[in-house]
Amino acid sequence: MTDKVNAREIVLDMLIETIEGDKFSHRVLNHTLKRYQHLDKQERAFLSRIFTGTVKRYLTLDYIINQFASLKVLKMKPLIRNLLRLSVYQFLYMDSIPESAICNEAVKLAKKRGFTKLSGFVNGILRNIARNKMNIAYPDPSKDSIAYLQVTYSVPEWIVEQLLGQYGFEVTEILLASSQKEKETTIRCNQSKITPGELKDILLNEGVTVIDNEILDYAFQIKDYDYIDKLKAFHLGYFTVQDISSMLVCQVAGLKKEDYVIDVCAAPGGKALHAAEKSGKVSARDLTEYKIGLIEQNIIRLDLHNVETKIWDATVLDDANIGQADVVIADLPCSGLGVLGKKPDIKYKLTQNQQKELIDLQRKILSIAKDYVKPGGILIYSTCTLNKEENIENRDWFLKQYEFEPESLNPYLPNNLHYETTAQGYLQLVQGVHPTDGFFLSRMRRR
Ligand SMILES: C[S@@+](CC[C@H](N)C(=O)[O-])C[C@H]1O[C@@H](n2cnc3c(N)ncnc32)[C@H](O)[C@@H]1O
Repeated sequence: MTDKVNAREIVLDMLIETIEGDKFSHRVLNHTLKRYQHLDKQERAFLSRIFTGTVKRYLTLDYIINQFASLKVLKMKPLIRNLLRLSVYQFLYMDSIPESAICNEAVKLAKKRGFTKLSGFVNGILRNIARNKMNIAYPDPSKDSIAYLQVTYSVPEWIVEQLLGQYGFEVTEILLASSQKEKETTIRCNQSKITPGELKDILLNEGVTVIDNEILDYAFQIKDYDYIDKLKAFHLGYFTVQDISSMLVCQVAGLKKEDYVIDVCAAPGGKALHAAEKSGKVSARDLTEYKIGLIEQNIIRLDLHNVETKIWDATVLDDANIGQADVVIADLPCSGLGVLGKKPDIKYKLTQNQQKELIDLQRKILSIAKDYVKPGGILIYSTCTLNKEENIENRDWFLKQYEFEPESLNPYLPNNLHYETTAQGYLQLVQGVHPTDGFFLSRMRRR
């Protein structure tokens, strides 16, 4: 299958760019899939699977390779260690490929890339792992739960410790396991153009498998398509790719047709453009021209005429808008632990210091964003993380500082999402526990 273009070689270069470099894996993957559009669907699926799987699990793979290699993974040449990673990934997680083929391909690639002398080293380690893959020793959860979770789910120690401290062992294991699984794509129907029923029919006609969503009737899970940009319904602006958790922001905002909405951190525009479907006018802001460009691309595709964009730093007060908004959306930069499945780089690149800085930034932005809310208006604070300091603790801090009160989310949520906390104005979604990404949302009304 991979003789014409060597998919493994492409993956090898992608891994070096991502794991050894500073590129984000979803960007590298998108770029590669665009570049190799001419490859057939199966080949591109093969390439995507090895790449994303290896990135998601590379700490686990390193742990295994270290058991069988005379040299520690981090001491190896970057090309060699990434070649080993992607090969061991195939041994352990892709049953359909014969082990001998994986070893032979790796040896050929090592030679092709100028490491003929190390091809024997690569071959030796891989054949050793292939022979012993049923006898790999993993940490025992009853003896060392941190090491067990770290190695099994390829997560740095400090993140495991934080999650264990905040959620306990059982939930932490569920959410980490869920982050490793492949997920179907969730889409939101652009109801300003088409009804959910019509969208479903169009997608079915395009050969896509469409599954109704159990939480929102204007959302679907889709699969069996090749490439989202190739779908006609996408080009026509009939839908947006968005997780259910993100859709819930505009859901709990309870938007009305005459509302003026300000989204202070809006790019690429998922929530702002959802708000535009449900309200009168939206001001969508973000920090840079590039980010505003992303929102504008989406405005054009979705053909929405009630959104204005503005390059604006949310930590700076915009005097022109004080007390004007019926609803302010503050979907703020965060540590992203709720989307580890989609953006696995977060777990490797995020530091504890960055996370602390984010808490300060969130407080700073909230204390500015509140000034745009009309008396009696609504502030929605949300993040896509699990860290309670960034979520409920920030909300509680905000309510202590300012003249806002929490409001129940229950009138806006389906019964299967009603909890004690939703009555108190917030919801912490946890991937694996809920059929969504991990996400925090809260609703507050200005007195
Ligand atoms: C979680 S994302 C927003 C996602 C967006 N709400 C959506 O639904 O598509 C956070 C955004 O905050 C922006 N951001 C970070 N710092 C900012 C600042 N000081 N002022 C304005 N935007 C900022 C980032 O550029 C990023 O686009």
